[in-house]
Amino acid sequence: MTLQFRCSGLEVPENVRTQLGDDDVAKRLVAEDATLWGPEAESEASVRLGWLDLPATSRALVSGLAELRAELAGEGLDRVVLCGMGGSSLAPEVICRTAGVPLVVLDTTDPGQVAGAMSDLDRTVVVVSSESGGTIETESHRRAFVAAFTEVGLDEKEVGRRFVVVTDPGSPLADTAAAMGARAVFLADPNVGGRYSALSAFGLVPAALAGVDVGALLDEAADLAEHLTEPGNPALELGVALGAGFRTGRDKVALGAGSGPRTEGFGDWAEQLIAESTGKGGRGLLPVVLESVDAPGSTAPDALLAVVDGDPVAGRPSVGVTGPLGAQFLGWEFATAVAGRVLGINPFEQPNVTASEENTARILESGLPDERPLATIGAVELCASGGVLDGVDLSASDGLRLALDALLAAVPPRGYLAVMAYLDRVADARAGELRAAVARRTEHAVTFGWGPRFLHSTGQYHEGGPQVGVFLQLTGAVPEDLPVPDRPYSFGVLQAAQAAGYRQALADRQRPLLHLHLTDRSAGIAQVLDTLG
Ligand SMILES: O=P(O)(O)OC[C@H]1O[C@](O)(CO)[C@@H](O)[C@@H]1O
Repeated sequence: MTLQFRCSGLEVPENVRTQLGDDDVAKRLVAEDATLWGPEAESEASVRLGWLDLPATSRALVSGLAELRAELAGEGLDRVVLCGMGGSSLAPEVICRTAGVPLVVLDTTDPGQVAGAMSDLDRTVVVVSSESGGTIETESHRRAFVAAFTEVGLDEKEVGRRFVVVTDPGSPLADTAAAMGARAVFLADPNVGGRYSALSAFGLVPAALAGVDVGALLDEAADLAEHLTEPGNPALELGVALGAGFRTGRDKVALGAGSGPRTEGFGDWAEQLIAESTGKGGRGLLPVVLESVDAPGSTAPDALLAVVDGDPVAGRPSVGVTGPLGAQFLGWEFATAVAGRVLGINPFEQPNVTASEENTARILESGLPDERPLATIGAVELCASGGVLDGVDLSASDGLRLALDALLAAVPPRGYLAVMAYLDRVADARAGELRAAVARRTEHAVTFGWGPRFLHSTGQYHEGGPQVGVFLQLTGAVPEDLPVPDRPYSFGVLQAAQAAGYRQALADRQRPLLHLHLTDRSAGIAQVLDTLG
């Protein structure tokens, strides 16, 4: 079998097996039994289990994609930019990184990062991927690329030929694609939700156009699919382990890459799958993407360590999942659906993601809030809500350290701290070091996400999961803004409105938040890292 699962030091309570019908769940899931998650989930589950068929049904895409890639290459279009959020870009990014194939992924509203993706237009084809066809980030990217191609002298027809669209049938994006004369439109299976779409057109189209052998990926998944009804199969056992972790107080899943290494960046994909699927109704599994298997946070008492492409760590409650990427995708999807049954949630809905989106829309309508910083220290302006800085002397010479200490002190037992950086993940990449720097200072779980990308990943967990999170938000000065064509806002304003909308959503739930605005990005990041020591 292509996927291997090993477990160490984790006790599986008897009632977890009983709840899964002594493994009967595997057969029922393969048979796409929509009643597995209870009566309330049934109607949604009945239109969300198509991912189980993808290793076979997606096969029909492979030859056409190879032809399309050859056609593009014949016209000198060999640079692929993918515009898409969450499930519409995370899988292709992992697929391409694992295969060592270049793909530019645009899942941000940061003006600098968006502008950076608009280089080499003479050899660029843009894949616009959105299941709903209504995601504001993706539509803004599409508009910006239409304007950029037009500006370099392409006529309307030539501009359309630079776009490939992946969307659900009947979405507004399907209409737009037709109207703009997109070179190709792939209508995906609507019975597959975003985070389960790795092996659908959403995962395969950008990866194949960038040069990955996606047929091999489907073979790897198909090989596992044959075994999914077997008792003790690796995907089932991974689901049992995730459920057992939850039941035994390990409701954080610390994801680290083993020494395999057969996949690259898999944790970011699994993060969305686990967080958005399970974080609801006041419970959930919080994925914590680690920099390495022994990074700070890997030994947390409330975490199950999950080693991707490696063995579990002896003496620690941990699992190891090894196998090729196609099998990893299907295996983790299966496991998450199984764990959803143990948790008693509907793994196919994302009921809370709209709150901050609505706030963003309101702010775009009414204008950005006029927030005065409580203090400015070096390149960092400090704001807070949820009582974080009450009684903290920000005029002290070490005011920033005191503020960060106060935030760390606000994490409740079994809680977590989420770092959310609304910055450029290319130019401000150093901000990614903040997770480990914060995690070294606390025994609690610390996550890191780029905004607004995390809104389509851990955002659901933050809002719908247990209310034990505290939040560190970073925003940065925008030296050069970029308009969103035919919209009354720019990328910079959209990014600021998204950050403000999220602050509002957290304040509405009285969650502690420290907001650091960096007046100079690189100096500010360095200052915060220095302060954390
Ligand atoms: O593919 P779409 O509809 O643009 O959505 C992107 C992402 O946004 C969400 O719908 C909500 O965060 C995700 O589930 C999804 O992967």
